[in-house]
Amino acid sequence: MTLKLAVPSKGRMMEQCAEWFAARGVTLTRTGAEREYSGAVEGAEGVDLVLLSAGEIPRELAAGRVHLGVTGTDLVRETLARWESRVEPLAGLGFGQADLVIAVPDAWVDVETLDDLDMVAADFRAAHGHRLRIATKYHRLVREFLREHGVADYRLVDSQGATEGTVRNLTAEAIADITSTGETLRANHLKVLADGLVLKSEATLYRARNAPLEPADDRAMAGLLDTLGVG
Ligand SMILES: Nc1ncnc2c1ncn2[C@@H]1O[C@H](COP(=O)(O)OP(=O)(O)OP(=O)(O)O)[C@@H](O)[C@H]1O
Ligand SMILES: O=P(O)(O)OC[C@H]1O[C@H](OP(=O)(O)OP(=O)(O)O)[C@H](O)[C@@H]1O
Repeated sequence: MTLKLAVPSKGRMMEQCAEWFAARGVTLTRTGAEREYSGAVEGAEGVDLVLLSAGEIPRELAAGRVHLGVTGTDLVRETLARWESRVEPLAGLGFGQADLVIAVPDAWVDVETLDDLDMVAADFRAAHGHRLRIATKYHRLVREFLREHGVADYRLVDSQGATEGTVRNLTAEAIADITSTGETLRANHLKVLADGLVLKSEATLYRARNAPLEPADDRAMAGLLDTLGVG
């Protein structure tokens, strides 16, 4: 199998990723029609480009179907149990920086910390007969974080997009989502808990730990990492 490099095929990460490689003398180009997800690598020998959704890259790395991949730290840690045994972070790329946070309505003036949230959650259950709902797509990370911080009386509801809208739409009481400028939270009258930072995320170049390579591809890997100045 040729050395395969996976990069995001669309969205905010795609362009910045191409710029990061270009600044190091490696050109990533989409080949074929604009909507066709195939690509080429110039400036490094023996490397195939694979264009994938940022969310799918962790799984492809873990399965050994690609050898290198660029995606967010958040997506790797959410998607892969024991991620350290499956992928190795080689370099933070300095873009795609965002914080995964727990946020509650601005109107909850007495709720500033996780302890406050825990208390409100217990009262909420007593008053409403069901658990306080936290909307998120980051189930693994949020569960782990709340367990470590002793918050137990809640239920996660799945939200794959527009998560900040779930509180206004009355499908959740709180949320856990990515924020960067904070504008989306503010626009939806939500505030981050003082100790509600779950994870700081950044676009990162990962190497698959369990993707076998022929000697020639091993050389291609060494050449590419050398050109990029990482590894
Ligand atoms: N506002 C933001 N600023 C910077 N990075 C962000 C922001 N929102 C999300 N990200 C990061 O972008 C990466 C991809 O996010 P997401 O899973 O939402 O994919 P997407 O950009 O919608 O593309 P796709 O639908 O192809 O997966 C994640 O690692 C996430 O942390
Ligand atoms: O703090 P801000 O700068 O406002 O950015 C945060 C927003 O960016 C992401 O959403 P995205 O644009 O990817 O849309 P999504 O709701 O489909 O995830 C994230 O889910 C937040 O909603």
